[in-house]
Amino acid sequence: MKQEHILFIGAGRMAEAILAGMVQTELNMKITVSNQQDTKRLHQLQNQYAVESTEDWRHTVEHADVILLACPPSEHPNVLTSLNPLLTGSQLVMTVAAGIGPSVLESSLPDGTATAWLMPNTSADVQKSMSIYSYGQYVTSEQKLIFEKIVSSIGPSEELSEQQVHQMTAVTGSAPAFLYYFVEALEEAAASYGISNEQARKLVIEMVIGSAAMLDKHRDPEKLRYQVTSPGGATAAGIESLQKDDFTNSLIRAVHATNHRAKELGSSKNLF
Ligand SMILES: NC(=O)C1=CN([C@@H]2O[C@H](COP(=O)(O)OP(=O)(O)OC[C@H]3O[C@@H](n4cnc5c(N)ncnc54)[C@H](OP(=O)(O)O)[C@@H]3O)[C@@H](O)[C@H]2O)C=CC1
Ligand SMILES: O=C(O)[C@@H]1CCC=N1
Repeated sequence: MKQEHILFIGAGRMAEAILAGMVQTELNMKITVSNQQDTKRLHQLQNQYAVESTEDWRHTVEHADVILLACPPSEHPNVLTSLNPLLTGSQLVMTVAAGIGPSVLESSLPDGTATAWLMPNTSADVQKSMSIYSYGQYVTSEQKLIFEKIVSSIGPSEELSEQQVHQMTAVTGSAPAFLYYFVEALEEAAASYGISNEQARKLVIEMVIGSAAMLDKHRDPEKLRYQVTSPGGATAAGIESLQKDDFTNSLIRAVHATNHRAKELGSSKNLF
C-alpha cells in the first residue's frame, strides 16, 4: 500500500496535539513538520514524535499528498501565495485555522485544488478531539479516505457545511478553554476553604473526569443534573445562584464572541 505523505505548515500547539494523536495510531503515513523560524521547536517535535522536519516547507510541497496549514489565520495569505506555484494539482490542502473555510482556500489556490477545513481541539493529544470539518468542491473520494484516516486518528468527528463549521468553532474548538476556565474557578473556590492547592486540584479534576464519564455513559446532561439536585437541597441553592448570575446566557454570549472573532480573523476582507 502506498505510504501517504502529510506536510504540516505550522508546528505550534494545535499541530503538536494533532501529531501526538496521529502517532498513536498505525497510519502508515510519512509526517513532515515545518514552521516559520523556530528550528529548536522542530527538532523537539522530530525527536518526541519520530517525525521528519524541514526548515523550508517549500522544498517538500511537491512530495506531499496532504498539506496541513496549522499556522495563524493571519499568515494564510503569505503561505497560500507561496504555496500556489508549488502545487502539483493532485494534493489536498487543508487548514485548521479559525475562520478560514474551503471557499477561502479555493479562492486563493489554483482552480480545481482540493481543499478541506478541519476544526479540531487540543484533546487530539489524547485522541479525543471532537473535530468538525467541511470539504471543498474538488476533493476526490480517495482524498476523503486519507482525510478521514487522519481525522479519525485524533478522535470522533462530524462533517458539516462550511457555515456550520464557522458557527460551531466556539463549541468544539474553543470551548475546551471555557471548561478549563470553569475548572480553574472551582479550584479557586475549593482552595478558599484552606485546603492545599494540590488537594483542590485533585478534587476538581477527578470530579470533572467522573462527570465526563457519566455524560459519556448516559448522554443526557439535564437528567444527570436532576439526579444531583435533591429537591430543596444544597445543589438547588447553587444552581439558583448560577441562574441568578445568568450562567446560560453568559456562555451563549461567550460562544457568540468567539465565533464573531473567528470570522473576523478569517475574513478575506481583513486578510487577502
Ligand atoms: N490552539 C487550539 O486549540 C486551536 C487552534 N486552531 C488553529 O490552529 C492554528 C494554529 O494555532 P496554534 O497552534 O494555537 O498557534 P501557535 O502560535 O501555537 O503556532 C503557530 C505555528 O505557526 C507557525 N507559523 C506562523 N507563521 C508561519 C508561516 N508564515 N509559515 C509557516 N509557519 C508559520 C509558527 O512557527 P514559528 O514558531 O516558527 O513562528 C508556529 O509553529 C490557528 O490557525 C488556529 O486558529 C484550531 C483549533 C484549535
Ligand atoms: O483561539 C483560537 O483562535 C483557536 C481557534 C479555536 C481554538 N483556538
